[in-house]
Amino acid sequence: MSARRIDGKAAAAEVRASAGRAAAFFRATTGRAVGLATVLVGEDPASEVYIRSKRAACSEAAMESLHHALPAETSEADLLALVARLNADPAVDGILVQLPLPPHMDAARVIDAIDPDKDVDGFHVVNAGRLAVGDPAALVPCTPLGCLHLLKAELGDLSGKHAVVIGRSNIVGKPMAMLLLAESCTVTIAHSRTRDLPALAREADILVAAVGRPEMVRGDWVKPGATVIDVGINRVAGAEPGKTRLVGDVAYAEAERQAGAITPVPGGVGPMTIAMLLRNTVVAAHRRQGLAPPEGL
Ligand SMILES: NC(=O)C1=CN([C@@H]2O[C@H](COP(=O)(O)OP(=O)(O)OC[C@H]3O[C@@H](n4cnc5c(N)ncnc54)[C@H](OP(=O)(O)O)[C@@H]3O)[C@@H](O)[C@H]2O)C=CC1
Ligand SMILES: Nc1nc(=O)c2c([nH]1)NC[C@@H]1CN(c3ccc(C(=O)N[C@@H](CCC(=O)O)C(=O)O)cc3)C=[N+]21
Repeated sequence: MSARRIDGKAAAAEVRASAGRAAAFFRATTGRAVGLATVLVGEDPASEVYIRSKRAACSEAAMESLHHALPAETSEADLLALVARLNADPAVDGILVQLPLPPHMDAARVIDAIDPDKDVDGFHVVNAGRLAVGDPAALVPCTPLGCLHLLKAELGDLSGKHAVVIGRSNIVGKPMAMLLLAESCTVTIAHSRTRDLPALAREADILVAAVGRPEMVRGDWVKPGATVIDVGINRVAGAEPGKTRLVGDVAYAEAERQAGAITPVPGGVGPMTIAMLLRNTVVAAHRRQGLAPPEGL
């Protein structure tokens, strides 16, 4: 048996297109474009690649992206002052401060300075709280939101399924668990102290790996027929010297022999993250303007 390969690229293109239609509606209704402010501190090459993809997706969806590139030695006070200006700027609907920040900055303090209603990453404690209590005003972190979209497209109703989420970070594992709980899954959150993780993983109907360890999840961790979502983005040495390649947290070739469906890396969760950023930005724009986000967005 070989698993169905879940095409995150194709699903992301659909989400981007519907966000683009909603952005066009927004412009026609309000006379201004949806605006996303991106902030990058320093010159991390991976971060530059991500920011470039996010901005390209914005312009494809006819949204305005306003980029702020700050030198690595920028003080936290200067970054907080920029965030305050963006909070106050009516042309800015969404604010994304690319992580990681340089070590002399406190990421939590910076994120919590962002207006929660412009926090399109969904990282602010207010949005984490809204998600936890089921408040529809929550802006939900893009990566777990993208995973949920893929799961619903694949499985339909998720209620009663046992979901095992490996990883408990505030940006992926925890919000993923909250979303699955809200869909009435029975959720188990695993982490570095979990005992006998392979046996636990084998209990999962839905297995989400968000660990950051290349190919940690082996084929025999996967229950036959399970749906596997691989969030991991790990750059490892490639076959040729000096070349690198991208692998997930799941050993794909092994796992696809067991799974019912599985996301690849690249081409799985990554593209969905960017698509959901556009969706969150359009939703934030509509809410700030007192408009209902369009049906089916
Ligand atoms: N596709 C996308 O768009 C995105 C992908 N990512 C990728 O997802 C992965 C996870 O990211 P993130 O959540 O930020 O990572 P973190 O490093 O913040 O969290 C990793 C989690 O994995 C757990 N963990 C680490 N080692 C093990 C182990 N041996 N067994 C079980 N659990 C373990 C940690 O446990 P503990 O808490 O006990 O330390 C922690 O909870 C990374 O590969 C990252 O690159 C991230 C964001 C977006
Ligand atoms: N404030 C903030 N918000 C983020 O959402 C955020 C962040 N900081 N810091 C870094 C992580 C990582 N992240 C990814 C986005 C897209 C892909 C993606 O599109 N990946 C492609 C491949 C890209 C490649 O080839 O390198 C894929 O999986 O197919 C991956 C990872 C967002 N992050």
